[in-house]
Amino acid sequence: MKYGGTNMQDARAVRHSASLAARSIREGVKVVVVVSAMAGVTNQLLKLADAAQSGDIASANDEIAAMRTRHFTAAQELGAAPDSDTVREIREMHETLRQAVYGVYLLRELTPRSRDLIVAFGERLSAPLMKLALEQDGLRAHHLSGGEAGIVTDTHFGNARPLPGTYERIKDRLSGLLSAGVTPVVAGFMGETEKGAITTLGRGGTDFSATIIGKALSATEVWGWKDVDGVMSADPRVVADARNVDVLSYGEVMELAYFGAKVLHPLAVTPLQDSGIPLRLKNSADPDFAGTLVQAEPRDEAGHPVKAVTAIRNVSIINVSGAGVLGIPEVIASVFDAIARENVTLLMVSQSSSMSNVSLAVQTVDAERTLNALRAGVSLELKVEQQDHVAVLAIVGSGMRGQKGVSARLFTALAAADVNILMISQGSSELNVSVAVEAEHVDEATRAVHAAFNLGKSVIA
Ligand SMILES: Nc1ncnc2c1ncn2[C@@H]1O[C@H](COP(=O)(O)OP(=O)(O)O)[C@@H](O)[C@H]1O
Ligand SMILES: N[C@@H](CC(=O)OP(=O)(O)O)C(=O)O
Repeated sequence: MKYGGTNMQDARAVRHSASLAARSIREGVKVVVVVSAMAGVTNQLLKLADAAQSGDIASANDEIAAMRTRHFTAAQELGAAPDSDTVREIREMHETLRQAVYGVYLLRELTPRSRDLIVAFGERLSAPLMKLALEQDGLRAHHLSGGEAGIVTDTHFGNARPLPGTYERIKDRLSGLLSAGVTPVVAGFMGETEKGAITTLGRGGTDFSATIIGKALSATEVWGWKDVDGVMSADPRVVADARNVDVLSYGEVMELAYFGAKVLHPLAVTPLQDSGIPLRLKNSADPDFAGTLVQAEPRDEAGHPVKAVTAIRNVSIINVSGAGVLGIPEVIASVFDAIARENVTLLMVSQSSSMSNVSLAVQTVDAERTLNALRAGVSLELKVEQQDHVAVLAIVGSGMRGQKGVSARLFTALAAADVNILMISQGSSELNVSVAVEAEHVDEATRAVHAAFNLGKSVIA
C-alpha cells in the first residue's frame, strides 16, 4: 500500500492512512506500507538546497526549522513522548539534513548526488510517523529507508532505475518481517546505489517504489491510496465533471502518466507487467469505492474509444529546418544522437514529408540543453529555433485502435473551441493521439475534448 503526500500531510492524515492499512492487516492480509514525504516537503527540500547553493543559508535554515516543527508536531499529535525513539530519530535526521545543507552552502555546489541525499529526507522523515501510527493502532511495525528495504539502483541520480538484483534483495529484507507479523514501512521515492549512495526515482517515485516492492514479493495486488477516485477521465482540477475510469491496462495508464496525468509515476506499472500483478488506485476518503483497477488487459466500452484526456504544460517546440539538408538520413541520426546524449525526453516528434523539417516537443526545462546539443552536435547548417509556452494534450484509450474518426472528432472539437494545433502525433500502437497547442488554451482545449468524447459524469455514469 502506497500513501502519497496528501495522505501523509499531517497527524490526522497519517492516522487515517494507518487505519486503512490496519483494516486489511486485521483481515489477515500481509501489507507493506510505502510512504511519500508530507505534502509540499519535497518541493521545500529542493528549494532550500538551491538556496544553500546560492549562498542563502539563512533561508535554507528557516525552511529546515519550519519543516522540523511540522515533523515534531505530527509526532507529538500521534502520541510520541519527547524521549521516544520516534522523536529521537526525527531529531537525528533533521540534524544530518542540516549538516548536508550546510556542506552545500560551504561548497556552493549542489551535485545531483547531494540533491538526492537532501531530497530523500522527506520520505525518510515520514516513515517513523507511519510506524508510530500503526503501533498506536495496535500493530507491530518497523520502518526502513529505500536502501534498507533492498531497493538498489543505478547511479542515475534524480531519475534512478532499479537494478535486477533489487528484487531478490527486497524479498530477503522484507519476508522475515512479514512472516514475523511485523508491518514494514518503507520510505518511498528513494533507493541506494551498490556503493550505498542515496538515489531518487524521479518525481512521484513513491508509486514506483511500491510496485518494485510488489513485484519482489509477488504481491496479490498493489494499492495506491490517492486523494481522488483513482484515475479520472481528466485532471479533476481542470474538468469539473471528470469521472473515475474503472479499468485501464498497464499500457493505457503509462500513456496517461507520460502525458501528464499526475496521478501515477510514468514507470510505476513497469515492474508489474511481466507478472500481471494488478494495481488499484483508491480514494483514501472513500475506501469502499473500487477506484481504478490497472491490469494487463484493457476493457473497452463500445462507443467510447477514448478513456481519458490529459495534458503536459511547460512544453517547448524545437524546430530543426534547412531545405534539402534533412533529406540525408545521417543528419536525422545526428539530431537524435545529440538528444540521446543529453538524455532528454522527447514528448512528440514530427517530420515533414519533404524531410526539410523536424519538430521536437520537449519540456521547457530541457529546451536549452536540447538546443545547445543540437547546435553542437549537428554539423550541417541547420536552423534551430525554439517556441515556448506550448502544451501537449493527449487522448488515450485502447478502444481507438482500428476505429475511424477519432482524430477527426478531436480536431473538430479543438477547432470549435478556436484552438490552433501546432503539432500532431499518433503512434502506430493507436493507444493515443497527441497534439501540441498554445499553453494558454490548454484548459479550454481539455474541457472541449472531454465533452466531445462524452467522458463526463453526466453522460456516462
Ligand atoms: N487523470 C487524472 N486522474 C486523477 N488525478 C489526476 C489526473 N490528472 C491529474 N490528477 C491530479 O493528480 C493528483 C494526485 O497526484 P499526486 O498528488 O501526485 O498523488 P499522491 O496522492 O500519490 O501524492 C490528484 O489530486 C489530481 O488533482
Ligand atoms: N515526494 C516525492 C515522491 C512522491 O511520490 O510523492 P507523491 O506520492 O506525494 O506524489 C515527490 O514529491 O515527487
